[in-house]
Amino acid sequence: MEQDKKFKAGFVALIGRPNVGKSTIMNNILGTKLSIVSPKPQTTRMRILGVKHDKDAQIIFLDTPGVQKGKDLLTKVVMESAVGSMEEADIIVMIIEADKGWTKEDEQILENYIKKLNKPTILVINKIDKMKDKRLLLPLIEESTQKYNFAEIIPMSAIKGENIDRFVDALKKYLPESPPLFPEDQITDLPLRFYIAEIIREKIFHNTRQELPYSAAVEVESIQEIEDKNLVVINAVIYVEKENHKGIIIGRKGQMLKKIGIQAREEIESILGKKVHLNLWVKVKPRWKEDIRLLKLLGYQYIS
Ligand SMILES: Nc1nc2c(ncn2[C@@H]2O[C@H](COP(=O)(O)OP(=O)(O)OP(=O)(O)O)[C@@H](O)[C@H]2O)c(=O)[nH]1
Repeated sequence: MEQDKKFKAGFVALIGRPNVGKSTIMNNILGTKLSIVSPKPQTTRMRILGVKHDKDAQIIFLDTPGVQKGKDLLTKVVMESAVGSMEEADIIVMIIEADKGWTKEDEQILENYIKKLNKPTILVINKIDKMKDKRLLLPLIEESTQKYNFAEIIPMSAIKGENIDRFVDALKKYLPESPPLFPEDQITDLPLRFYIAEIIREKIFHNTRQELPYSAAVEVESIQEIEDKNLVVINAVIYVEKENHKGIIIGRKGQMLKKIGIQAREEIESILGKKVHLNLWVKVKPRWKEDIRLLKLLGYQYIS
């Protein structure tokens, strides 16, 4: 009995193809919106750390980006951070989609990363709500047991919250015994500047869906608190690669930028609990993804 009471704490890396639901799972567990959830793939560009505090355990999530192809510097940095997260982790969680089954890319992730790491790995079969024929789930689980010696296989619907508790229990089972590693009030180690930039970037994605794929970056230049007015003034720059992208973000008579600004401001206000003035500028910076200095400024910290 004594053993059951020992506190556990450690790191968990989520890995999977883009769009399998990593952010949704993490947000569901943490109950706080930390990384971007969007219907487009590859929106989680950087490692985002979230901490789940429980009575008996502290689970620290390393939200690795989807495994992606691409030759530019940004993609390289993203991949390095994904691998870095996995090496730091005590437990690896691989996620696949129930309705798609094992894809070629999933197989590659298993072969190229998971098998090499040789750490306790939990397989999550997410989006079971999307399965038309539920009878296919058992064969899929069976197929998965043949592929690798997964510590556990957990079918899940992150969007409906199904089996999330079972998943958390499984994580606790494989975490090492350790005192808490983070103070209790800490949910993320992301600096506020970075968090605000993520909110703005999410609003850009949601509003420009078709026209603008992944070519916008946001840098928060300053956050100034005006104490006596209970106000925070934030200045941020949106970088795009092409002149016509700038036009899309600004929109007719500035309507699009206004909409993005209002949505972002409202969300930032609800997080800070203060009134916010958000000033947004759009700048064209061709090939920003290749610019090391700018990438560093934007918080991509794994650049050497
Ligand atoms: N039907 C269904 N949709 C889901 C489920 N989990 C996630 N989704 C949706 O799948 C899409 C991708 O989810 P994300 O959580 O952003 O996926 P991700 O793996 O973090 O994606 P990247 O950031 O691109 O790596 C979103 O539209 C989610 O709403 C689920 O259990 N069921």
